[in-house]
Amino acid sequence: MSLQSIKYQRGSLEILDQLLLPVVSKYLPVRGVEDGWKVINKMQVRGAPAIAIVGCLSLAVEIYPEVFSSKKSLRQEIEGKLNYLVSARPTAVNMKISADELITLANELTKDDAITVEEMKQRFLKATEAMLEKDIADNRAIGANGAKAILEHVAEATGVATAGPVRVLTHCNTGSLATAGYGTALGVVRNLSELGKLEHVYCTETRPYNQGARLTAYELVHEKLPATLVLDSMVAALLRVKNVAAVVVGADRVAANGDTANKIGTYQIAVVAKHHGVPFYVAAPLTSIDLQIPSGDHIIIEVRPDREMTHVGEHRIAAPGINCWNPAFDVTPASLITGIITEHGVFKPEALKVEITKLLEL
Ligand SMILES: CSC[C@H]1O[C@H](OP(=O)(O)O)[C@H](O)[C@@H]1O
Repeated sequence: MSLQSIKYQRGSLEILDQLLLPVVSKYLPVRGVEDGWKVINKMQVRGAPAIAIVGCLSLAVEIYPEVFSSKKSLRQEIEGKLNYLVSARPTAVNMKISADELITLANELTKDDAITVEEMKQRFLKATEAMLEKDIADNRAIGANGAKAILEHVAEATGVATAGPVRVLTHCNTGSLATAGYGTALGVVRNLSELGKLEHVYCTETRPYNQGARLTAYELVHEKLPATLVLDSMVAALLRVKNVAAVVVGADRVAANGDTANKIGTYQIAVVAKHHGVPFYVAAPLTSIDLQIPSGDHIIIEVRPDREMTHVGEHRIAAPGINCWNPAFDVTPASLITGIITEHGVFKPEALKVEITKLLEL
């Protein structure tokens, strides 16, 4: 069993093929940008942060052995290949944000006459490699901030000084298999467990790719956390009878007003949580927050192949000829979100733009 979605050393990149989990644990080599685009588009690696990291590292392993005649040619290679990688999957913003940051770095280094072309390449390699450790650090901070916010919310709601162990629900996979490690929403679950405050975690199956049944359950069993798998259709019944204290999910793109695109099914969980008075949290690093778009109406929702719905592997489970609608994500309006958990703190959706802008200006 391995929970390491990405294996990297300078000149070499491998990803855990998540289409084969949980039955087979197999690493695939990613030799360059074409491989990177394919493993992201096929969802052999998935998860907003992991997509950005694998995309950028696929360029790092491609250019590592290359000798560039000029900084201009290196900059053109970086810009063209990163923008190509952004096209692999349209909804998560992380790849776009990382690409823009690295292109800005390449432009700055190109203009700096004190930097040679080889030094520019080394600086680029170091910047992509730094994404791995930063993601894990961000996730640990998200985990701590989120666990604290949930426990404080529960304590206030129940009129006690300190909340006891809680039950939480999560959707899709937001753990080590969606990131460089530890996870975002699942990082909150891990931190609650580390605090001795996790009574139980419920994870949804998350049809049709089954990130919950195949990946989140895999992580939770691997770490022996008290967990139960539920069907996507069970969430209303679960919140009615199982005393779930909070819902915490990930994000692929959070708009400036707090509207959040996340795995299909998230929106209806948020509606059900509202009905039952259960707080609904989104866990997202700053690399998933897109202040360039005002609301969720501007988020492109990826529609994936019908076969992901009609088959499980090679086995057909839907009638031949039936039409399908397979959006990979939906948008949860900010009005249904209690708080957005980031590595810098937990923000009300209505305060997000101001708070994140202040952080980015620091
Ligand atoms: C760390 S959040 C990951 C985010 O990405 C997942 O989508 P996919 O499996 O299609 O990449 C899901 O929306 C998660 O919340």
